Amino acid sequence: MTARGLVREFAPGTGVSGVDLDVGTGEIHAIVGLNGAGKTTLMRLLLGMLRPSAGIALIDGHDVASAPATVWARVGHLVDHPLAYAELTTRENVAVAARLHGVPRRRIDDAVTGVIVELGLDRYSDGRARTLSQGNRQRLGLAAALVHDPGVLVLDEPTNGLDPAGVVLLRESLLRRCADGAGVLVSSHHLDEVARVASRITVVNRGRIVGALDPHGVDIEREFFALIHADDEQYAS
Ligand SMILES: Nc1ncnc2c1ncn2[C@@H]1O[C@H](COP(=O)(O)OP(=O)(O)OP(=O)(O)O)[C@@H](O)[C@H]1O
Repeated sequence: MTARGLVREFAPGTGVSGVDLDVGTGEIHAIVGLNGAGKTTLMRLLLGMLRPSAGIALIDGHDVASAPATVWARVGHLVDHPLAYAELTTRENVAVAARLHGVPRRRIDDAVTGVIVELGLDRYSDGRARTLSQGNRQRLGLAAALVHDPGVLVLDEPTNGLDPAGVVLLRESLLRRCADGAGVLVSSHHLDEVARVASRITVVNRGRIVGALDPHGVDIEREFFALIHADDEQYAS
């Protein structure tokens, strides 16, 4: 997954203002930034949910504006609120996601069971989605994003609402999928959690990339704020 010169501004300093980014196979690339920095907008552009006013987003070398269905079948994403059919069960919701992503009919049952166990939803698999707690709804959204074993994953603040057990399950899942060759783009506000999983951490401020953090750095929070403050000062002057 690649971004070159992506621009989509809503007002000066808001949105995305010229971003180059790569997510390679087998890597977890995290983007971090303050509220309103442009992370979600960037992910929407990368997924073709939003049109750039300049630049290009590519998945497997295809412009996302015209990528064929075979490319989208390899993509899993959770951006914004997890969507679920309220009256369907957890299991039925994940099965719908599997079907929409082109999982062959004979493999759907196993794929659904696998990802439900992977995200610790087994106790809730026959309950209707509308009865799930916020955190379990998030787990369901993640299960729907993962059920087809995507080679490219885009997850916007995936730990939102998750309890510590859910955070660990997600971390293990992402690391395992990454080891199997998936490329993952993830945004987060939790610098410590990001440092545990990411191979690369990119800092975004006012819609632009302002630096990178070393996941093994000793004081990642201090480094983060140093980058943000330096950029803010430059902007003010
Ligand atoms: N559709 C829109 N219309 C106008 N402004 C928008 C729109 N979408 C995003 N913005 C603005 O663009 C900026 C970036 O928003 P975005 O949601 O990408 O930030 P974010 O980094 O994901 O923030 P958070 O951490 O709070 O989720 C914000 O100032 C936001 O208000």
